Amino acid sequence: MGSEGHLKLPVLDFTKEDLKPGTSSWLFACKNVRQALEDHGCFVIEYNKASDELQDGVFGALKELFDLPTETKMKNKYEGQPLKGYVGQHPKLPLHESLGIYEGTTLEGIQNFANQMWPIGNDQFCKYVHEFAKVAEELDQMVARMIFESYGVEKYCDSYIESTSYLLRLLNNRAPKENESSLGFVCHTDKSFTTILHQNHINALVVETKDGKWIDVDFSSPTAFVVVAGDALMAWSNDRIQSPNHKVVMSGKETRYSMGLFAFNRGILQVPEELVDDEHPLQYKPFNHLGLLNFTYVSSMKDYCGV
Ligand SMILES: O=C(O)CCC(=O)C(=O)O
Ligand SMILES: [Fe+2]
Repeated sequence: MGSEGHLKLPVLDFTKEDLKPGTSSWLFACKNVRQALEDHGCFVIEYNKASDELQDGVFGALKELFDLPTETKMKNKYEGQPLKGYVGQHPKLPLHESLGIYEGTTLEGIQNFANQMWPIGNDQFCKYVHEFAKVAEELDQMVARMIFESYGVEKYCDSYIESTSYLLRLLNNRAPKENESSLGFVCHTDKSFTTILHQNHINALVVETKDGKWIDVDFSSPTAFVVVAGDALMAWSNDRIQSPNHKVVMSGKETRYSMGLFAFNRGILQVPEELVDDEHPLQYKPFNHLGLLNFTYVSSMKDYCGV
């Protein structure tokens, strides 16, 4: 199942200073975001708000975290909640380890996590991870505004953003040893509304296009972020946008660190009435977004809340 080397995801440039609602570059970006999501469910954004110092700091913090003993990392649990904590030591996925931070864009959420990992916390870790998560959150909210605006439903955007919580996942995929499978993380779709990904310089993400071809995603530049449409955005958009299958396939000799910021709505999401017409009959009933995380026995959104 090799990828098609010549295919590339769209790359949108968000480095312009004047990217503010109402400007012509904003309107242009809205159009491009919608097009990229409808075509691929996924795209790359160039965004230069994370300084070199922040990049070094946050990837240094990730190394320090993953260097902790396994039993310490296993303390990362959210008892009674559908959110995933530590994932690792899986015989079928020996390259992969990840941890989750609930309310991962708030200093409090990050400090609670750090206090579980280090006996006296870790101010440096919290500083860098918080600063980075804020950059990713700002980017996610900008993308959400553009999505709502591009469908003419911006009036729903503020309440969507107000009731959004973020789950931050910190991921580590080591290089495969000889005779070991190169699969870092299995093929899946995200259950979020949107996911923002960032990585160190090691590419490994592969995304499936609507026609079944696999694209290697190059986001090795320090200013590159990836936006992935989740199942909730697919339902909200009444199937105009598909959440793409994706997986992590490792090569080379170096460890890959990546971060995923997953946007979850704390309330009920529903298809805006503006997105329902004769050509697009309603596909989904209103659904509890966080409830989707408990819904692991069947994987399809149609089974969860299809009309
Ligand atoms: O590490 C990556 O680039 C992707 C991770 C991912 O797909 C996920 O955590 O859902
Ligand atoms: Fe994913």
